[in-house]
Amino acid sequence: MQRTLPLLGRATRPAAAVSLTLGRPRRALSSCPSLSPRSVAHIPTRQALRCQPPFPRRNVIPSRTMASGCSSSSSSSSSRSNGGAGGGLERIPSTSIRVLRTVEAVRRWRRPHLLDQRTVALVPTMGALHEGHLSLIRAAARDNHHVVVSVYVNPAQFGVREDLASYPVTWEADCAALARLDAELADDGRNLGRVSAVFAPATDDMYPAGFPGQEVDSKGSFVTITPVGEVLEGRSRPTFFRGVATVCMKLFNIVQPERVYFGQKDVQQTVVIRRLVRDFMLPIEVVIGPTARADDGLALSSRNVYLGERRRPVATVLRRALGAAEEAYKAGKRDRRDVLGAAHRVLDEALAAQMALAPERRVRFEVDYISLADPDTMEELEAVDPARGGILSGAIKMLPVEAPREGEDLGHSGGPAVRLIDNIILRPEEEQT
Ligand SMILES: Nc1ncnc2c1ncn2[C@@H]1O[C@H](COP(=O)(O)OP(=O)(O)OP(=O)(O)O)[C@@H](O)[C@H]1O
Ligand SMILES: CC(C)(CO)[C@@H](O)C(=O)[O-]
Ligand code: BAL
Repeated sequence: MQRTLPLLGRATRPAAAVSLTLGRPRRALSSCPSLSPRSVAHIPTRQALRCQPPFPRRNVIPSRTMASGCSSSSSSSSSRSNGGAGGGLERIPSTSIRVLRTVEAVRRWRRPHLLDQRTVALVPTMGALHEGHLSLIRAAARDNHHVVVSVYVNPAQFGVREDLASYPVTWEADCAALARLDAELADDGRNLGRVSAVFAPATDDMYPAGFPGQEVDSKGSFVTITPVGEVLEGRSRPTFFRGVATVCMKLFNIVQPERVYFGQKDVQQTVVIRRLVRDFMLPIEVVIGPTARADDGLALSSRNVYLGERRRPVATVLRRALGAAEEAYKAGKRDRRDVLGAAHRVLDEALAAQMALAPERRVRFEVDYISLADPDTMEELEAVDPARGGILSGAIKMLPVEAPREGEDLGHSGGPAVRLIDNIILRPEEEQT
């Protein structure tokens, strides 16, 4: 695997704190030395990635995947005992992939690999697996003896008004996808390892003190990474990075991986995770994989299933807008106004074109932010220094369709408002040669 630094530059601001609080999370500030180049790696794109078919409604098992051999032995009541303290070993049927349900089960699985010096990689996910997740697992298998995929919809990172209740859960399809991928990995002699285990915990195990608070001032044991976790996504979703950093700290402590794999699609999350690893001295290498896209450029995302047939083609507008900003940069523009102006023009024109249509045909969206930020701090830039590069990112909210047509596919859960994110990294000049 080619290893380059996707995000260069020095951290300039105080960063992280763990807060074990009985009140608001405390923010202890610590100094912030520059990142070690060895702490981050980047996966080159290896293949064209195709869009996956939409996933079904929550907890509905598609007949296509039921037929593929994923048995219901993985339903939680029967398998908690299997993967837990005693009992037999639960596996994804027809594979050697262990299904681990408890912290204790992971610890037992992990212990011999510490002794035999086999490397373990972790790919954290919230399930509803798509080709973006699979590309991270492929990269992990290439360089590690064992790959653990975690599948856990973490309540702590959802705000109280967000979509925890409707988030797509497709366990059977996920098992089938992992089984297919594992067979593919077994046939490819270039891999060091395969998918060894899926960690699918219950919230009782992940949060022993009880269901985690979702309010900004909730009490509890949280990891906060500030100020980087407070801007952009953190501004729109004030408890999001607290939840992500907290669950990732738990997952890292449970699995004790040598390497962890995250996708560039969630670019601010990668910056937060790098800070977490650096500031808490975790002996872990963070590897970032490129964003997997559908043929029309839309970043694959589990939440795309909410879009439905009318909004899906329009959703590419964010990618096109960021692409226009990148073109402006490549054409020599450096100032924020010139670079981001190109993106705003695309968004404005696309919205105007939609608003000219009849309500039963049009799609409305709101721009949450379009950002040009420093690669290390995610703070807004007035101009890009080509020696450091920058991150173009954005978030848009696709509003529910107006005047649904008879029989129209509105998307998962009736097609609520969907927040989409995307980004493009403007790499430092030295990396482009
Ligand atoms: N298109 C993608 N390309 C590469 N990695 C991705 C892509 N989508 C998600 N990932 C990565 O997969 C990991 C798990 O992400 P997650 O399970 O939240 O999926 P998601 O598609 O990002 O879901 P959501 O729609 O909730 O944002 C994260 O590291 C994320 O960045
Ligand atoms: C990293 C993660 C699995 C933590 O829940 C989640 O934020 C995600 O899927 O990107
Ligand atoms: N992929 C990030 C998870 C989230 O948006 O909740």
